Amino acid sequence: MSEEVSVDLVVIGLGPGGEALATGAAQAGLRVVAVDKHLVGGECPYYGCIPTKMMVRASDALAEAHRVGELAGDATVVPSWSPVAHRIDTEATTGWDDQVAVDRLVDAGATVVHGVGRLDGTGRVVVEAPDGGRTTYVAQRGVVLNTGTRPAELPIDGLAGTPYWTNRDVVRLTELPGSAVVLGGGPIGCEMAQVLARFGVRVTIVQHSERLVPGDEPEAGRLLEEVFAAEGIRVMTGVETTSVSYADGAFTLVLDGEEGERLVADKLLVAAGRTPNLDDLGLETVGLDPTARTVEVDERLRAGDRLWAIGDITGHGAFTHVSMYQSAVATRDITGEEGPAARYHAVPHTTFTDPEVGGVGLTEQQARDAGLRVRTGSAPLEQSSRGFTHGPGGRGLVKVVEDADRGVLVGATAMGPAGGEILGLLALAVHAEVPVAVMRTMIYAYPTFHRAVETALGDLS
Ligand SMILES: Cc1cc2nc3c(=O)[nH]c(=O)nc-3n(C[C@H](O)[C@H](O)[C@H](O)COP(=O)(O)OP(=O)(O)OC[C@H]3O[C@@H](n4cnc5c(N)ncnc54)[C@H](O)[C@@H]3O)c2cc1C
Ligand SMILES: NC(=O)c1ccc[n+]([C@@H]2O[C@H](COP(=O)([O-])OP(=O)(O)OC[C@H]3O[C@@H](n4cnc5c(N)ncnc54)[C@H](O)[C@@H]3O)[C@@H](O)[C@H]2O)c1
Repeated sequence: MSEEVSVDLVVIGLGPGGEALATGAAQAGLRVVAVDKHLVGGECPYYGCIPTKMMVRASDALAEAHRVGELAGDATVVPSWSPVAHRIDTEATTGWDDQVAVDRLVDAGATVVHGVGRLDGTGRVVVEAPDGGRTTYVAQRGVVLNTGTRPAELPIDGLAGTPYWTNRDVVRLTELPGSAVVLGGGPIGCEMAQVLARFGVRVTIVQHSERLVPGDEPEAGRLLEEVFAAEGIRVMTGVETTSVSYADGAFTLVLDGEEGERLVADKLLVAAGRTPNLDDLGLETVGLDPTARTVEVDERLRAGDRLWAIGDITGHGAFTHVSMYQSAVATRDITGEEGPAARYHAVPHTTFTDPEVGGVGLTEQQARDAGLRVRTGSAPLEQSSRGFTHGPGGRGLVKVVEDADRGVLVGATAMGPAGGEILGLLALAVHAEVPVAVMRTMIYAYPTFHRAVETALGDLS
């Protein structure tokens, strides 16, 4: 028998959204128990966005220094990983310690419990502490799930027995290998491949589908592949990995069948998708399917009786900003505050390669699949006044996707040195459904990258 404690709200999993929700609910006066089996804050601050963007910042600095030769004389650059590892350890993760985050939550009035949380029927959560002790929380207001994802384990022959890296390992590196294979050409694979390559690692990306960043427009994936090739990254697309082995400090990958090419490298980073943390959550005790890839939620993030779910597990975009956005909507629902329901027609994202790949809303194909009458327009970034003066490192594109019947953008891509920043203007247009006719009357500052938006709008056909 475990001890039973009556509270108002239990939050299982403290990713960015769960942490914010627990904070807000506690500040609103609810008795909140915030549960995480690892670090308060989740994947983003310790193993995801923040440490990887510190790596990206450093590798971009190296690339920019290498452009001095073409633009401004000579610069001698000697890359060193130590400052990157030091920044991640001391500034980003405080040695992978969550005490500051725990203190913030406690100051807000929440009770923080480190342990594994599992549903045990409606409004009931059993938390198993690291020492095996169990406490049952009976939540009068309800339970919020924010358990996130973990790296997908690929069913490739031999892989499981090898010491391959995931994102959790790559952010902890203190020294770099001579060579690496990156399995997966999505956001994680592309960001990390370019970082490693710019620090001198010989990198091969093995991508299962036909393009890099396949969630984005095909033009973006193709341009990224060209840029990577020019930087010396070998990009293999449409490739099946048949088996993986590890011996004498080296990985061997057999590709496309036993007769296929063999790749040998010092390290292997597997970045080929994520598995939702839903399988060990007691979902079956509240009538939900623990084998599902997502928890279905309504526009208030309700997943059942006195149950809410937010973040990656809802399937509305595995991004920190989605987790935070949903957190605000769910917090209002829980505390009885009025406010707009969740909408996902303008979810933005940026992959922080150089050039950055920013996207919002629907791709052209998604818009066509949705049955819209679609018009598209695009412009190479080099055609913008800023792109022209920028010179080396200035490649990119803007593409806009219009619902021609309504005369509004339903999607857009902004790729370039500041693609994620250019995206801001396009995200607003998609979000607020600004008529294209109005966007065409706007004055675009000269000479900026975002003038390519005006060119792309002029190209709509
Ligand atoms: C390498 C990498 C780079 C990324 N870069 C970006 C980026 O640049 N921009 C961006 O927007 N997004 C990025 N993401 C995605 C981003 O990290 C996630 O979308 C974000 O963390 C939101 O996730 P979440 O709120 O669903 O939960 P998560 O952050 O995944 O946190 C879930 C928490 O739940 C806990 N948990 C799980 N099960 C239980 C249980 N049963 N009991 C108790 N606790 C449990 C876990 O320990 C974890 O702390 C990146 C991800 C990775 C891996
Ligand atoms: N900058 C950002 O916002 C950012 C950065 C990193 C991650 N993220 C988030 O984290 C999520 C997870 O990232 P991810 O890159 O791991 O996942 P992903 O699912 O987006 O991409 C994984 C890629 O691996 C490929 N793949 C699958 N199986 C493979 C195999 N056997 N061999 C080779 N390739 C294979 C897929 O084709 C896919 O393109 C992203 O979808 C994104 O939402 C965001």
